Amino acid sequence: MQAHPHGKYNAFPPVKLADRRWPTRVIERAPIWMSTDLRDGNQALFEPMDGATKLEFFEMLVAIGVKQIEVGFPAASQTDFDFVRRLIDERRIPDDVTIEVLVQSREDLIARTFEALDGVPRAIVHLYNAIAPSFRRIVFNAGRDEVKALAVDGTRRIKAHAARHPDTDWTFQYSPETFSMTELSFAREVCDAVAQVWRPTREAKMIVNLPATVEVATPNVYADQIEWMHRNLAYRDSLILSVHPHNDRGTAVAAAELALLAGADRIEGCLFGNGERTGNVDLVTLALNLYTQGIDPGLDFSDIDHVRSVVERCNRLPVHPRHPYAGDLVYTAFSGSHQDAIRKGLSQQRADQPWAVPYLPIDPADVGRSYEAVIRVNSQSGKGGVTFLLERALGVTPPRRVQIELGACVQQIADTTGREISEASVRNAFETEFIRDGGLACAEAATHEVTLTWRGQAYRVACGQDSAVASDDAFVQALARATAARVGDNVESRHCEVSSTPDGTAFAFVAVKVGDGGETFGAGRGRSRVQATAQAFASACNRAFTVSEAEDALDDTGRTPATPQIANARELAAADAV
Ligand SMILES: CC(=O)SCCNC(=O)CCNC(=O)[C@H](O)C(C)(C)COP(=O)(O)OP(=O)(O)OC[C@H]1O[C@@H](n2cnc3c(N)ncnc32)[C@H](O)[C@@H]1OP(=O)(O)O
Ligand SMILES: CC(C)C(=O)C(=O)O
Ligand SMILES: [Mg+2]
Repeated sequence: MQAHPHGKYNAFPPVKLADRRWPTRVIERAPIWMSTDLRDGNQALFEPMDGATKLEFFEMLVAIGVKQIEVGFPAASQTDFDFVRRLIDERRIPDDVTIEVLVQSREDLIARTFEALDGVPRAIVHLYNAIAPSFRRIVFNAGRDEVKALAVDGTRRIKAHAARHPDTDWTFQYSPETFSMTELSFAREVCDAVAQVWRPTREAKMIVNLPATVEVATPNVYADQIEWMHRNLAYRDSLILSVHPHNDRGTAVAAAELALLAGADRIEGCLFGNGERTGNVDLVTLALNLYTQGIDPGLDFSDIDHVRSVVERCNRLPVHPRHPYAGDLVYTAFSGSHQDAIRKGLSQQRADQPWAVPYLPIDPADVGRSYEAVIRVNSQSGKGGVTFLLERALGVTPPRRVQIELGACVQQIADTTGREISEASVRNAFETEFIRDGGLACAEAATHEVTLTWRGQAYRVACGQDSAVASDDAFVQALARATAARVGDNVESRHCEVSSTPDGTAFAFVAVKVGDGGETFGAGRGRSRVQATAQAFASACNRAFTVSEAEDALDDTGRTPATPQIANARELAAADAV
């Protein structure tokens, strides 16, 4: 193996453009979008689409608002020829949509292309030929003049064919293929020569499309190339300047965005970045990037999962789970501090305020995603994420101390199982840990009185008005006094909060201090505040008793052994882990 393989490659030279203007510009409007999914995307598939699949894709593109669609290379394949005929014969092209077809500079192919387009109300005929030095040498074995002549000749032929079909509104597009690898002065020379033949006007513009057929430099270099062409092309007022970035360096989106700053009016690409090699620029990412800047992209991705499913089915290629805006996992946070921030952000977000939820550049609802998958819990998660799932499962927000304890308990389960923890598992862990049976039980709760049992022996505690919030604390203090007398130890009430869940169930959290132990929380629920509070009190006491028993049984390592409840919660979570 060569010691330094990078020595095989030459750096791409920068463009001499001292007064470049694109770096200080901002994008203010959406470009003209052209989808080449049915041509450049299709030619890059294991199995190119058949007519029915192309039609499904075409109709989806129309539905999301794409107005220019390259539907194929009709002179190259019968499938593409038939598809173009079908669109025309079955009048499937909406009035505001223009189809586009690709062709080489060869008379037989051009004639066949016009045969395919016969009767179309409007169309873009797209001529291309490679012009870069290596292609001139390797592919065409020709000099500059011959390569320019190929472009000019093809333009003349297309112009002549178009003149024979005056009922069609023709637009001509020329692509100097391999533009971004070509000397700028030669690229301009070829484009100017082509325009000189076509003679575009402000009213009937011609499209000059400048492809990064292979991405060979950083996006700023492409932007310089586009700005140079924008400032130097003849007929600029009568041209639509288009770009066609491929993604060989993984920077096609950046290249396209900088190209817009540099003067481009139009972008050609594919949905989710399908296309030759590493793909064409991804139109979905570009459009939704605009959206995050407060610019209407003019494309409708409000049901992005539907669009994705059509594209995946037609291309027979999956979209990556971390694909910007569309992947399964892109609105999902596993890690603790992200979850904490998202949970706080979602609860503070107001419908009439600008979107400002941390870690979520767009509202998932805008692309048809729900909040269900936003927070998912595994061993990287913290209390914020666990609380989010619990809030969703039970409709209550536990006190901070409970959040911390439950977070640690779930963390232990996730570490032990090594798996993702489902919402049901979080709920199980919470209920197992905080709604605790034991020596103390709430046997009955009536409006004015509850019956508790301590190791089977019943005793009664009076309570005030069932719904009086002010009485909750007093009630827990009464429970504590009566229970202290039964268990023969000091029992103090330290905290009580009662709320109700969306289905009207009362839910209580109570903290107690038993003997010399610390504060211990318990939870309870019931049809009434009294029942929920009494159960929470019993849970808190039972947990406190368990802790003091466990402390008595400290092992040699000095660690508190896992309670049976935590062990049980782990088992439940393991069985339920997804
Ligand atoms: C960057 C891009 O995506 S460009 C679009 C590429 N898309 C496709 O190629 C998909 C469809 N293409 C095809 O089906 C075929 O290539 C066809 C039907 C167009 C042509 O097929 P063939 O005649 O068998 O030629 P082949 O595919 O080998 O093409 C190479 C020939 O085309 C010539 N050629 C390449 N580009 C062009 C062009 N723009 N104009 C004229 N001739 C060209 C080459 O010089 C070569 O000529 P040679 O045989 O004299 O050396
Ligand atoms: C035909 C041209 C525009 C092309 O696909 C490319 O250069 O990548
Ligand atoms: Mg291409």
